[in-house]
Amino acid sequence: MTTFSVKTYNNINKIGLRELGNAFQIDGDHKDNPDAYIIRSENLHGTDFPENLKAIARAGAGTNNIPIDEATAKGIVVFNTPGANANAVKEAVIASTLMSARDYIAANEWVNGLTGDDVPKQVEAGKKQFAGSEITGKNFGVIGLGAIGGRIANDAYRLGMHVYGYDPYVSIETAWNISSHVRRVNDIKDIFRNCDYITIHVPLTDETKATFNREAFDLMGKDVTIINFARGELVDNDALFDAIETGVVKRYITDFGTEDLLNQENITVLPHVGGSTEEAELNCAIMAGQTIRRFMKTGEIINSVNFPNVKQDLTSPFRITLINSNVPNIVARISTRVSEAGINISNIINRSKGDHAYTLLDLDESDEAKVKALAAEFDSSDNIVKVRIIKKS
Ligand SMILES: NC(=O)c1ccc[n+]([C@@H]2O[C@H](COP(=O)([O-])OP(=O)(O)OC[C@H]3O[C@@H](n4cnc5c(N)ncnc54)[C@H](O)[C@@H]3O)[C@@H](O)[C@H]2O)c1
Ligand SMILES: O=C(O)CC[C@@H](O)C(=O)O
Repeated sequence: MTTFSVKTYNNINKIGLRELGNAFQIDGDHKDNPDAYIIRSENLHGTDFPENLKAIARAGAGTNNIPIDEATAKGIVVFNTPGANANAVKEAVIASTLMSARDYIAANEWVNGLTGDDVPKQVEAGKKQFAGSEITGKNFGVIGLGAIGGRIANDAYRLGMHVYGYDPYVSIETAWNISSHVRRVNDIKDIFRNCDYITIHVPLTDETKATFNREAFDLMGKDVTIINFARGELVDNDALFDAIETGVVKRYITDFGTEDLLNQENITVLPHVGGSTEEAELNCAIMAGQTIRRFMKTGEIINSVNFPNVKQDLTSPFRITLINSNVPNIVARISTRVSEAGINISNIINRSKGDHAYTLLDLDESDEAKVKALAAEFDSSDNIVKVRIIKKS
């Protein structure tokens, strides 16, 4: 029994996709006009949304590859999978911190270049160039204390570092999980002024773009390591090159390569693999699959970035879901229409986020034709962007 269709992009873990269950056809006949997308880093900017598309699940955290405003205006609900790959990125950042302190990549390259019977002797003679430093006791700054940054701050403290955290928007839930030993600062400049290592874990937005700019580097001391597993555009590369030149930045480690960053002595570029572990890819696919299944089968929204969370058990024969503009009296107008259609409402929930709102309208009505007629009326109404009928299974 196939009821819904999903198109996937970027190798979504197949085991995770089983969460969709057998009501979903994956990449099948309807893949050019599916109900939902499950994607990773596919860039959807500049692409057209198919007519039938109702949901996009980003198997991962960052949604800057999705034109959110356009999706919202079309009533397409965009989800992500909060925290599902956070441990993978945390481990990548801890490894990067240690690699910057000890420069093992260069050390390994140097040893591999040695030849002759006296390699052990050459090693002992030349190893002093790779004497590193220890991270214990150093100042470590974390910008963005969400799923990834919060975990990193805690572990850096456990490794003996003095940890500073900056996040003016941290959620209460996340804040509860952050060690009281992490020193929260209210001004990002305190991170730039005080830290030997700075890692950033914020979404890419107009506000966060080029967080590392000339002013930021001017506040730093010497030999600072910058770690960026969030998004490339958070760093102004020209300002970074000058900061490397003047000894302010000792090393820049990033997961986001652009041509100007490649093959530079003080820069380590990785191929966007911070979240690429077996475990994280499975976690993300499972969460994305569960989210899409729930939304398509019940209309409930959990973990959306453009619509509010809305949960309500479906106990009536039919539910109509409405995506509507967030205008005054909309609930009253919806209720009036339902009563004019001679139908009783068994439950109604309406939640708004910004300019849009989402309504679950549960109907005490078993006559499908009547429900369809009501839905068609909503569909042709001003201020209603998307209408779906869900039949209780
Ligand atoms: N390299 C990878 O493979 C990889 C994997 C996962 C996530 N990421 C990137 O990392 C980002 C963070 O992921 P997450 O799972 O921690 O997300 P998250 O939503 O849990 O945390 C983001 C945190 O940033 C904070 N924040 C927002 N604006 C800020 C600002 N101006 N200054 C300081 N803090 C601010 C938020 O309050 C939140 O606590 C993602 O948006 C994504 O771009 C990359
Ligand atoms: O899906 C990926 O490959 C990377 C994911 C990462 O950038 C994220 O934002 O979660």
